[in-house]
Amino acid sequence: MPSRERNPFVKRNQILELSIEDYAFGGKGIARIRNEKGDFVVFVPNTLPGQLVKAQIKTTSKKYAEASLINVLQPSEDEIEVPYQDIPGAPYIQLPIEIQHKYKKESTLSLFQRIGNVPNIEDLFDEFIGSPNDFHYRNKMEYGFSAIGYDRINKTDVDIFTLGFKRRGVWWMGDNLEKDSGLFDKQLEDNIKNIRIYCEKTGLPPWHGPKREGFFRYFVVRKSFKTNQLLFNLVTTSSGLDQFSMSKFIDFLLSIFGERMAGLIHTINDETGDRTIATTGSEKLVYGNEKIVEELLGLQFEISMKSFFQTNPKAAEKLYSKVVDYVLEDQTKVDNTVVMDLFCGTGTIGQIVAAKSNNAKIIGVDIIASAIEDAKKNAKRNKIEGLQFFAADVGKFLTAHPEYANKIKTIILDPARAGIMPKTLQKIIDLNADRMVYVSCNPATQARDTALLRDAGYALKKISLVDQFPHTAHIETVALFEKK
Ligand SMILES: C[S@@+](CC[C@H](N)C(=O)[O-])C[C@H]1O[C@@H](n2cnc3c(N)ncnc32)[C@H](O)[C@@H]1O
Repeated sequence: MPSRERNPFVKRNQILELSIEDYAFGGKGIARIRNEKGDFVVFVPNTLPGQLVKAQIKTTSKKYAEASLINVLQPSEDEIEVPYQDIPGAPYIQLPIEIQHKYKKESTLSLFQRIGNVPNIEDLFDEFIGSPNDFHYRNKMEYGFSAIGYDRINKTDVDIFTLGFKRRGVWWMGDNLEKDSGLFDKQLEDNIKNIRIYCEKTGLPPWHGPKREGFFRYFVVRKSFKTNQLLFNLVTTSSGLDQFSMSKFIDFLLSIFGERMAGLIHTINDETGDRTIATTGSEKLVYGNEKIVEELLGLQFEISMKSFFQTNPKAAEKLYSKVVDYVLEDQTKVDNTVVMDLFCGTGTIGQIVAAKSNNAKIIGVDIIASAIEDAKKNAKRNKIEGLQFFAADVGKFLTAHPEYANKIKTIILDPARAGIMPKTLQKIIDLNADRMVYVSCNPATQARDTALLRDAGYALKKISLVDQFPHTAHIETVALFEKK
């Protein structure tokens, strides 16, 4: 966190016009203020090189400041028109995908140079893998109802019935989705407007954040790319439920989506906190099936509304293929040995490795019990043998099982955004495996761990980048480490 130390360039809350010159990891534009006192950097999230923007300084330090974007005064020459509604979830959609890839690659590799202390990272770089679909790639979306909307013309809030996404940084204000955002299912998003009109006509109110009251709260949709089906979850409060006809709502959804509609879950969520999680509450299946089936690299996975599943399944196939390539690169280190899949989620990676190797024993560990249950069911469904799954914290699991030390040749790691706790990483190092294949959705924590691994004798051999989320700042990495 930047301190509040003074600098001779900007003050907190100051509003400035800034030219964005570069792109920093994580989606921040870099502007520079130059005067007789020198150069000063200002980071402005969600901006692009070439834009002229109006921004407000939020925090300052001696060396740099962080600002928030007020509006774009002049677009970048790189920007193109797209036929989609702009939403906070896709800040770079106007930038051609090749330029997005270039920014992601350069900013990620520079992290490994700076934080990971890997000066020759360019030599170790293997491949940049784009998403097979640049648009309509997501398999899940959460839309919120709100009684307060945004008037895009007058740039102010208004009391209207809305269904769409929250305005960036304004938790209580919704912004109507009038058409396809380009990220999720086109037919679904082109109909969000009609779903909103239907709900408004019931006369029941949408959620009013500040007043903490209302009936309609969220509409969540999960899609299977394999079957093209949609699973819905309507989240409401119980207040006014007796005036809402669920059977008419089901008929309405069927009239639009027909056989594409796999099922409808109704969740009653009466929580009044500002930041309630959309789908908490009591759920009941009111139509069809509560699960959909997805396929990844020929294996089938049954997914419920809540279980974690890769959001871009087509890109996940590419990611998993790369992981499996690295794991199986030297097959002798996998066949007839134990492979650990740590932070395994629903066990997808371990199952794919098991399916492609001879007699390998895979041990999967994840802290979420329901994910481990899904992992076991999916392994059975796919008839894959040699897998064992444990619901446990990785660190505690390794302390409780010292028998694995020196018995494992390959470890697969896929931690959550926060990365691996240093104590847990030490326990993983103590397993003394020949190599590790480390997948990360947050290369900043992976770069930090790269330095720790190197000190423990593991050298980075190769790294690939996978663009799982086009039009956002996110990037996934797959890195191969080997014992020196
Ligand atoms: C990025 S996901 C891994 C997904 C999985 N490899 C897949 O492809 O489906 C990270 C996983 O780490 C798990 N996790 C987070 N902290 C953990 C911990 N301390 N011990 C074990 N698992 C943990 C989460 O439950 C989550 O499933």
